[in-house]
Amino acid sequence: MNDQTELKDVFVWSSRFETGLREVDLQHAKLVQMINALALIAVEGTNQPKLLRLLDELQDYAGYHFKTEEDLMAQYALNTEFISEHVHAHESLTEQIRIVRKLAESAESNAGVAVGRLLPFLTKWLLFHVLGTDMRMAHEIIALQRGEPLQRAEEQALAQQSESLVIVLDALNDITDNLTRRTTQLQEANQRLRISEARYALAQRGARIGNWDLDLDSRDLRWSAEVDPLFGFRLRDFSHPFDGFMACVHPDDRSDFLEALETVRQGSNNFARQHRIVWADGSVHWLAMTGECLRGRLGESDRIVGIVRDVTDEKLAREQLQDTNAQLKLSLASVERHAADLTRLNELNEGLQSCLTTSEAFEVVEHTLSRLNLGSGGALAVQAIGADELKTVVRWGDASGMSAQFAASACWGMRRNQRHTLLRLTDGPVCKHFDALPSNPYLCYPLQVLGENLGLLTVSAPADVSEREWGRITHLSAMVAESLKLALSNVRLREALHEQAIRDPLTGLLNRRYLDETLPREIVRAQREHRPLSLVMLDLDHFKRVNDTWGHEAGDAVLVHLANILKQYLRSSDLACRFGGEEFVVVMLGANLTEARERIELIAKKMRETPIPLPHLTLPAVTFSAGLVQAELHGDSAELLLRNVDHALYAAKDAGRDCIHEAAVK
Ligand SMILES: Nc1nc2c(ncn2[C@@H]2O[C@H](COP(=O)(O)OP(=O)(O)OP(=O)(O)O)[C@@H](O)[C@H]2O)c(=O)[nH]1
Repeated sequence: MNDQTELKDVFVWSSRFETGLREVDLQHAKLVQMINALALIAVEGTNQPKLLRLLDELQDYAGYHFKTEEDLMAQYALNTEFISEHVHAHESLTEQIRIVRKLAESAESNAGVAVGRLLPFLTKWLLFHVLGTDMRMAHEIIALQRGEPLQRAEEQALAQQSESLVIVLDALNDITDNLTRRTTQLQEANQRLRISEARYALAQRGARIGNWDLDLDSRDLRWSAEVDPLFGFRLRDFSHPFDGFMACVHPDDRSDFLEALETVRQGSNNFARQHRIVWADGSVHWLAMTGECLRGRLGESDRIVGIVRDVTDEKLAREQLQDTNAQLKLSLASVERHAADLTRLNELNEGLQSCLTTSEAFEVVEHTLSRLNLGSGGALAVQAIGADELKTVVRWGDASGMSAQFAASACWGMRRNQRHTLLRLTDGPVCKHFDALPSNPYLCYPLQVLGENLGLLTVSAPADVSEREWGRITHLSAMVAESLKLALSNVRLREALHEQAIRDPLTGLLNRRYLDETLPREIVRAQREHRPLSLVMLDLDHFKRVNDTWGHEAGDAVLVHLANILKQYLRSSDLACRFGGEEFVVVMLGANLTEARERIELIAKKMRETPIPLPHLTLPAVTFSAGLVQAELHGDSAELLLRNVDHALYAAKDAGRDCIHEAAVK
């Protein structure tokens, strides 16, 4: 059951109120409806337009209702004194309605006073005029209608007056009961409302929330008491709350706030803004104001009704979260970069481990370091065993300033055998292995293993490199340098072992094992490329006599002497091997028999004409005999060619030595 229904029950129309004159009774019922409507306005709170409409209706009602009654009284020619009193009563109500209407329209604030004045008047009217005077009038008219004479009709009406009094008293009782019940309900409702409001206020204070209500036309701004702690002072005390509030808004946020209000004025339904306010003590706090626009009707202005909330802590927490996120992102990026660096470093290590020669290692270094994001550029220089100078063998990025060749002493790092880093060029002495004085930060890592200089790693960085990035470059360069040291010394060792395995230690020429491995491959290649390949076998003449006459060491010196002449007179593509004892085999790639003979004759001539100097004596020149074959002409396998060239050599020996004999073509 809602409040409105309860109020209608205050003045309940009863059939006992009926006079018996149908038209009059219908109009009285209408009056009860209007009194109930007035009571509703009194309880709901003053609504001036609604009240004025009701008063107009009441005025209108008085006009036609009083006319109905006065016409009836005249029609049945009732006592003139009674008619006169009745009409006077009607006039007093009409006057009362007029006065109250004037009061109600004078000011909105007077509407409540007007209702307070009219409602008791109408209640009394209902009880004493409608149920008293009108009832007597009706009884008299009905008696006249039955044909009673006027005197008798008046007496009967008066006799029934006591009955009307009972009805009035009953109605009064009903009204009192209804009002008491209604009052109790209202008190209970008020109590509940107070508790609920107290809880709401408590909840708002706890949640640091308040209400606001802004009239968009007049800028009349109202706050709930709970907003005070949010602003640091009582906003409601400002004589102009809106101006006072705007003065608290942080100067940088004011135009934004006003713009948002304007958007709502233009038609947007929702308002949501976060802005700063400055407390009286100068501290800055964040508020979130949200609201909904209530569009005014019947001349009322638009309003925003909403909630204001202190979000300073949330804002701070969010900012801290954003900071943490940003730091996390940075750390993550640095970790990812570090992981990428390690992957490349791993690639470098794996690549270097599988290199057989230094030139292969240089290729791997160039390929990997250019992708390692190691500074803006750099270079690797190596120092060959026994060499005084370093040669730059790999460059990446911007390494144009690095000298192609320089002495180890040009580098301060190599001199001290420790890393030399210059973040600022004024931090220490600048190395001299640059073609032009460097202008950017750089660092040098000497590559030294067991006291042996292998080379130098140099890395440059952009001029504006950060200390953090410089730290990363230095750290990464140290790891790269360690890898390079290990790889270079391994490759060198492997190359040395390989050399030992394929070279004759006395003469430095290739050995027979190498020839056995290489010759079949070269024969096949020569066949595929349709190029000639000649094979010469040389054997020193009467070498036993040299040994026997001057000793074994002298014999060795003769062997070295021949090897040196071979190295000197043969092309770098030719393979000179010590085949065994005092026998040598030369493979001439791309040479036919004629070319091979010419070359061997030159060597034979040189041998024939050159005595051999020893520390204490000079040996007379020694000659050799040689056999000569060409692949395909004298065989297409290494085995056959070697057999045929051996025969040719023996033929040369048989022919008297110091000569070259070609094998016969079969
Ligand atoms: N000093 C020295 N002598 C060697 C070496 N290898 C083999 N000889 C000697 O070379 C000599 C080869 O002698 P022979 O095969 O008889 O032939 P030759 O004396 O050169 O006579 P012809 O070949 O017939 O001209 C032997 O005395 C071997 O000891 C070596 O590495 N150093």
